Amino acid sequence: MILPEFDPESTSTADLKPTLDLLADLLISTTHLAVLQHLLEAEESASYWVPLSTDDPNPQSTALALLDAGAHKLVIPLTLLSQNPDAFADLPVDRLAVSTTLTDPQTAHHLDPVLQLVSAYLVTFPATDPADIHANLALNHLVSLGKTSLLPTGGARRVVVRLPNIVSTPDLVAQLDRAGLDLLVNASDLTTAKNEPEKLNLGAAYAASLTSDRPDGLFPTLVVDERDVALGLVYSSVESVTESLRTGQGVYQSRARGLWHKGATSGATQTLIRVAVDCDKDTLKFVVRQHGAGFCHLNTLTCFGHPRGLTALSRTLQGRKQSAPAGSYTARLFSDADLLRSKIMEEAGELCDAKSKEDVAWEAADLVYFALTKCVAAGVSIEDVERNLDRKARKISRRKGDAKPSKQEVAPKKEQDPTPAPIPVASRIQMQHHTHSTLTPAERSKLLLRPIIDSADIISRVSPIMADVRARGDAAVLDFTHKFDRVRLTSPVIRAPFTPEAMRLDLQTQHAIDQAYDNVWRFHDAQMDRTPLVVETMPGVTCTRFARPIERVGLYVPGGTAVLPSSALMLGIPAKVAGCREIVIATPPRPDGTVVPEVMYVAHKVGASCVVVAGGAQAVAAMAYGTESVPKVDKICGPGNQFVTTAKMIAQNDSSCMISIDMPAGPSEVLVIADADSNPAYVASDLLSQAEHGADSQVVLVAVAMPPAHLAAIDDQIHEQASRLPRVEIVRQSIPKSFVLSVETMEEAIRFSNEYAPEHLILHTRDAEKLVEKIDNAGSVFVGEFSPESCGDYASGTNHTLPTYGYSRMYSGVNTHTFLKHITAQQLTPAGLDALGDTVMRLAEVEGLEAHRNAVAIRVRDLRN
Ligand SMILES: NC(=O)c1ccc[n+]([C@@H]2O[C@H](COP(=O)([O-])OP(=O)(O)OC[C@H]3O[C@@H](n4cnc5c(N)ncnc54)[C@H](O)[C@@H]3O)[C@@H](O)[C@H]2O)c1
Ligand SMILES: N[C@H](CO)Cc1c[nH]c[nH+]1
Repeated sequence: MILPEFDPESTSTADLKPTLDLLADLLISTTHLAVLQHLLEAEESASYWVPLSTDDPNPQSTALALLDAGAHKLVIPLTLLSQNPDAFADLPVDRLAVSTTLTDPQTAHHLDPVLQLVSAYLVTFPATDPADIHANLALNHLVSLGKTSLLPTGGARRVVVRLPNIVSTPDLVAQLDRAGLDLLVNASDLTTAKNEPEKLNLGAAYAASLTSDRPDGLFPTLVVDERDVALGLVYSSVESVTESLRTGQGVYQSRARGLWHKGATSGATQTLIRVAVDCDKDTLKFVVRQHGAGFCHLNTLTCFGHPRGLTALSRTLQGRKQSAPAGSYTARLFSDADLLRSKIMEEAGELCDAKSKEDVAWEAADLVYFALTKCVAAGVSIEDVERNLDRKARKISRRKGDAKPSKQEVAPKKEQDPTPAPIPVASRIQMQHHTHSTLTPAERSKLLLRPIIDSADIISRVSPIMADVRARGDAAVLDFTHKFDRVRLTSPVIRAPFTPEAMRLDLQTQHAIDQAYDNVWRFHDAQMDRTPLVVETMPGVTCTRFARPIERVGLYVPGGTAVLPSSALMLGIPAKVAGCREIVIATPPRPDGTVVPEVMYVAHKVGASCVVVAGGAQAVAAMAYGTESVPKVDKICGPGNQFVTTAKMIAQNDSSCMISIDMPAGPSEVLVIADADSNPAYVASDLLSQAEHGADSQVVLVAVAMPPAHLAAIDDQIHEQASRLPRVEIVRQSIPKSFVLSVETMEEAIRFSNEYAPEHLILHTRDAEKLVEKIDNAGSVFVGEFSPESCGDYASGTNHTLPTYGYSRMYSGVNTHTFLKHITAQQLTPAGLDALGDTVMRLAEVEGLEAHRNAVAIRVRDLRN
C-alpha cells in the first residue's frame, strides 16, 4: 500500500488533502505542535501518523499529549526511542512507530531492540537501487521484522519505506507490496487528475496493491454507512477506484454497464468518507454517506431491507423533526427544552433504579430515545456521537471518572489534598492569534464582540423559574435547589445570628479575610457621601443633595463552579458602609446542603440578617418577590452566570416587584496590553487567572510591537502554567475562544481596548502609569507588572464586581454609591422667590401648565403687594 505524506504548511498540496483523508492513513510531515493540534482537532475520519521532534525538550509528555489529542500513530525517531525506551514503554504499541534513515544497510539491525515497542517502521533509504530491492540486505531484514509476530492488540506490524531517489510508480507499489512493504509517497508526487502523467495517480497507486481472484479482475466492494451498517455489495475496478477518489463520490464497476457513478440517474448519490482494504487485499470497503431514498434500487437504505436499532431510531427522529405535527408530543419534545430535560433526567433516574436485565434494557432504551431526541434537536447525528466516542477511545490518559460533585446527592466534605496536582497531559492550550493590520473592518468588529449568548433561549428558561417562585414561594425555591443543585433542603434560609460552627475558619483564612475586609472597607468608606452638597444657585435660592442608604439589599454570591466568599466581601462591605438597614446574602448550597464557612463569616461581619441558601434564578426571584422566609429587597447586586444575570434583568423590568439592580456582571473578562518589556510568565499568569473562572470567560492579549519570540514565550507560558492548574479543563475551553491581537503602536492598542471596554484592563508596559489617562472605558485598571488582577479580586481595596460584555462603556463597578440613593432639597427665601418667580412663571406659561404658574404667582403677588 502507499502511505501518503502531507505537509500541512505547504499550500501547493492543500487541495489534495480531502482526497488523502479518504485513504485513512496519512503521515503529517511537521513537528510544529500548534499545527498538529489544529489538524487533529479537525480530523473526522482519517488516521494521522504524527512525528515527534528530536528537539522536543519533553518528548514523553508531548507524546502523551499528541496521542490524547487523537494521533493514530506517533512516529518516534529511532535515536529518541533508543536513548530512553522506558519513557515510551507504557504507551500502547499499536499507537507507536519508529523512524530512521539507513544510509548503511548494515545498520538495519539497529531497529531490532525496539521491536516490542512499536507497530510500524518508517525507514528512509537514500541510496536504494530499484533493481536491487529484493537483494537489498536491509530491506530483507525489514521484511522479516514486519513478519515478526502479531501485535498484542491484533494486526500486523507495518513496514513503510521511503525511497527518495526512485520514481514512484504503480509497479513499484505492487512490487514492494508483494514483499510486505508499504511505500511512503509525498503528496507533491501524487495526483488525482487524469492528465498529469509525471505524477503517481492516487487511484492507480492504491489499486496496485489489490489482488483479484475473479476472472474479470474486479474487486468485491462492501459498501457501508458511517456506522458500518452494510448497505450492499458491488464491484470495483482500478478505473472505478481512480474515479471515485477523483470525484469523492461512490463510483463502482457494474458488470453489466461498465463504470457506474452511483446515483447519477436516481439521485441517490454517495459522498465517499473512507476507502479500506481487507487483510488479504482482495476486497474493498467503501464507507459512504448515502443520499436520497437509500442505497437499494427498491428505495430502502440497504439491499437487505430497512435498518434497525439506532440507525432506524435516528432516521425516524430526523424525519419527525422535519414534519412532526404542531402540538404533537414529538413536536413538543423538540421545541420545549425543559420538557425534554425533565424526560432525560427522569429516564436516567429510572435506569439507575432498574434491577432486572429486562428493566435495565427497557429503561436504557428509553433514555437513549430521549438522549437521541436531544441530539437531533441540536442537529447532532448518531454518527457525530459515535465519532465522539471514537475520539474519546483514542485518549490514553484516562480520567478518574468520578461523578462531578454537583451531580452527587450528598458529597463527602472536601479534604485538602497536600500533594500538588500532577501535570495533566493533553493537547496544547493556546489562544487564537490575529494581526491588527491584516484584519478587515468586519473581522475587527467581530473581535470586539463577546461570545454570543442566546438571550431568548435563556429568558425562556429563566422566566418560568421566576414565575414559579413568585407563585409558590419557598416550596418552589426548594424544588429548584433540588433540581439544579441536587440538594433537598427543608428551609431556604439561615437566619442571623449564625452559629460559631457555621463560621468556623482556620486562623490563616480568618486573618486573610480580615485583612481584605479592612482594605476594602477603607477604600469604600472613603467613597461615602457624608456631607450634603449645598449650592446657592442665586441669592436666596439654596439647593442641596444628600445621600440615604437603600433600605433592603440582596447580594448574590456565586457558588456554581467556585464558591466566591470574596464576592460576599465586595458586596457586603459597601452595603454596610452605605448603612443599608437589611442585608440579605444569597448563595448556592454545597452538595451537603451547607454554605461555606467563609461566606458565613463575611455575612456575619457585614451584619447580614440572613443567608438564602439558593443559587441561580430562583435565588434572585426569591429576593425580588419575597417568599414566606426570604425577605423582599429593593435592590439586587452581584455577579453570576447567565441564569443569575438574566433573572436580575427580568426582575428589574417587572414593575410588580419594584427592584433595581447594580449592572449586568456576567462571565469574567480581562484585556492585557503588553509590550516587548513585559514578563511572559506574568502576562500568561494574568490571562489564566480570568480564564479559569468559567468556560465562557474571555481573555484578550493586545501585544504591542512584540517580537515573535516574545509572543511564542507567552504562548509557551500559557500552555505550561495552564497544564498545572486544577481547573485546566475549564481553561481548555476558555483559552481557545480567547485571542492575542498583535498591533504595531500603543495608540492602536489603547484604541482597541477602549472600544472593547473590558471588565479588567492590565497594563504590562513600560511607563504603564502614563497610559492611565488615555483609558476611557474599563471596569478596573491594573497598572504595571506588579499589580496582578488577583489583588483587586481579593484584597487591595477596589471592588471586583464589575461590568462585563462591554457594559463598562456606560456602567461603573459596584461601589458605595451602588447602595445609596441621592435626594435633593431646596429652600427659597422671599427674596429668592421674588428674584426667580418671573422665570418660572414664563416657563410654565410656555408649557401651558397654569397650575404650575399659579403656585408661584399666588406667592409673588403677596410678596410684591
Ligand atoms: N463580573 C463580575 O464582577 C464577576 C465576579 C465574580 C464572578 N463572576 C462570574 O460569575 C459567574 C459565576 O457562575 P457560576 O455558574 O459559577 O455560579 P452561579 O452561582 O452564578 O450559578 C450557579 C447556579 O446556577 C443555577 N443553574 C445551573 N444550571 C442551571 C440550569 N441549567 N438552569 C437553571 N439554573 C441553573 C443553579 O441554581 C446554580 O446554583 C462566572 O461566570 C464568573 O466569571 C463575575
Ligand atoms: N475576577 C472576578 C471578577 O470578574 C472576581 C473574583 C472572585 N474570585 C476571584 N476573582
